[in-house]
Amino acid sequence: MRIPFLKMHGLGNDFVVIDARVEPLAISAARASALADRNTGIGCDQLIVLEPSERADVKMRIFNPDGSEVGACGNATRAIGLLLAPEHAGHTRIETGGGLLEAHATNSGIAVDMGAPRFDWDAIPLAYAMDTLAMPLGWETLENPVAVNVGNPHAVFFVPDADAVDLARLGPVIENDPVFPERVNVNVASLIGPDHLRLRVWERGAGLTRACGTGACATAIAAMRRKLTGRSVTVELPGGPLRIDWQNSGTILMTGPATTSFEGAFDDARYPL
Ligand SMILES: N[C@H](CCC[C@H](N)C(=O)O)C(=O)O
Repeated sequence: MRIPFLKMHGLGNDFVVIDARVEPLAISAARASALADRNTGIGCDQLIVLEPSERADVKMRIFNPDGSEVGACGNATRAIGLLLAPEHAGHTRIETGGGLLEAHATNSGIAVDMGAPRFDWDAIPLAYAMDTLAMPLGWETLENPVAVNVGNPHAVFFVPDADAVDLARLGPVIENDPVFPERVNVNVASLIGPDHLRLRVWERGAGLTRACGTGACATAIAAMRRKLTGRSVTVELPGGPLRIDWQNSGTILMTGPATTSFEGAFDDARYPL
């Protein structure tokens, strides 16, 4: 059977989006991984499957290229906010594994309320109790990260020059360290100006990406907790900038672009469950 999809991206973090709200799609880790494969599949950083929701306008399921299903994807949330804006007068409620999010189409991009960050060691989660504002651990030159959960787990390292870090080598070592029972997204960030951060991310289950929306949220919150910035920052990723506001309500507002690249279709027989 031919399955239609949309290719979308947020600052170069790209997605295959399948709208399965009418025609349900059987999905598995193997099928997700095969679809995301850039050599033998369609190719993307995350596979996004839309399903009906009892609690929101849509349920968004998120799969990494390694097949893992995860609770949050900031850039994809903006993409779905763009896609469904016409159906919901620009304001879409999205159910994810990490919580209920709200996306608004604005004249400066798509704004998503990503919910409130969590800091307790067992909410990250970590393998044992420790200070999450500066974990007492190091991996070569990367030391004492901030740990924060924004619907998914992040470790944020502040370094003098984020571009000088060998993240392709250190990222997977940290991602898979047993201190992170659900693994972790690895962020290396530098302060490059007042309320202006440079960020590169090794994503759990995906590797280096051109942008990571939850990574930008986690890094901004970490910088605010460390008193490096105010509560409204610009996070400069390789793919471009995101604006992050830690609102008085306690929730995080992420604002940035989302783009539809092209439409396509695939034969589901090519992607066994
Ligand atoms: N790799 C992440 C999911 C995608 C996050 C990223 N693409 C974003 O925009 O937030 C994880 O396993 O938690």
